[in-house]
Amino acid sequence: MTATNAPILITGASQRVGLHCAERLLDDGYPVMFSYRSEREGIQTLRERGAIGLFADFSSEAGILAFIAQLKTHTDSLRAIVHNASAWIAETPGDESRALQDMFSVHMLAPYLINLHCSALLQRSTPADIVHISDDVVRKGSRQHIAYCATKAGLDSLTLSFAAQFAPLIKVNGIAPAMVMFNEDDDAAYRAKVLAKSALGIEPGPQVIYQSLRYLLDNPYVTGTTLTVNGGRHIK
Ligand SMILES: NC(=O)C1=CN([C@@H]2O[C@H](COP(=O)(O)OP(=O)(O)OC[C@H]3O[C@@H](n4cnc5c(N)ncnc54)[C@H](OP(=O)(O)O)[C@@H]3O)[C@@H](O)[C@H]2O)C=CC1
Ligand SMILES: Nc1nc2c(c(=O)[nH]1)N=C([C@H](O)[C@@H](O)CO)CN2
Repeated sequence: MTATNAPILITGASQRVGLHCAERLLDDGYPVMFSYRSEREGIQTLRERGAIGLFADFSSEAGILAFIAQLKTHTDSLRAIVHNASAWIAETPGDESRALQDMFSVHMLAPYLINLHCSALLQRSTPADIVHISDDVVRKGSRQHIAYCATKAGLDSLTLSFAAQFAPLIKVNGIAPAMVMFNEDDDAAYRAKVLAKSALGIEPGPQVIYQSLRYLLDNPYVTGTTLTVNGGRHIK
């Protein structure tokens, strides 16, 4: 039996891109469940609109499995899972292995375990989708964010493998942005440097990720694909 009105789960939705996409999904009439780690204003905003917020710390296997168990007490079906949660950590001397372990856990272990343990919930919905939010930087590598880039590359690999494994009941795709939103502490010189990397040279904001998400959710003939959303960095 196909679940009608099954919720969409989006991870890391307490701020920025995740919060924007969660709000837009609510605007468009989808029931939303979301994960958060830090207490932020966005959590209350989503809860006031009827979304269900679940605490999650994806930095350990135990934390991931605890989230999955909590999720299953709230729903027995899912329309989609959007793996948005992410840590953008540069290498710091003496802390390299911790950075790699943390980003492996949030960028790879969490999507891997959640997808495996929650595929049955997705199979109760038609259509059903998994979307991994990756990063255009995987295309070239990154001198300043080696571990971040490597773990996002691993996420792109999960897109291909799960797309093959879960077809035809569940579509599995990725979105690979380049800079869409600066961080508050990004100074003018950094912003100018980053904007100069793309052909279009703009800070587009999170809506371009929502537009990409809707394309993947709405298109019945796309799986195993990662959408590049990078302002034309690759042609610059
Ligand atoms: N912003 C940009 O320009 C770009 C973004 N991307 C990708 O797009 C997605 C959204 O980006 P953006 O909104 O900037 O992301 P953020 O840096 O705002 O991170 C999103 C959320 O991930 C959560 N998170 C981080 N680590 C963990 C963890 N260990 N366990 C659970 N949750 C965790 C945080 O939760 P909390 O705050 O509750 O602690 C955070 O709010 C990310 O996957 C990012 O890598 C790719 C390229 C460019
Ligand atoms: N989890 C995050 N990942 C990324 C972020 C971010 O703020 N959080 N920001 C970027 C930058 O915009 C980068 O694309 C600038 O070149 C990349 N990933």
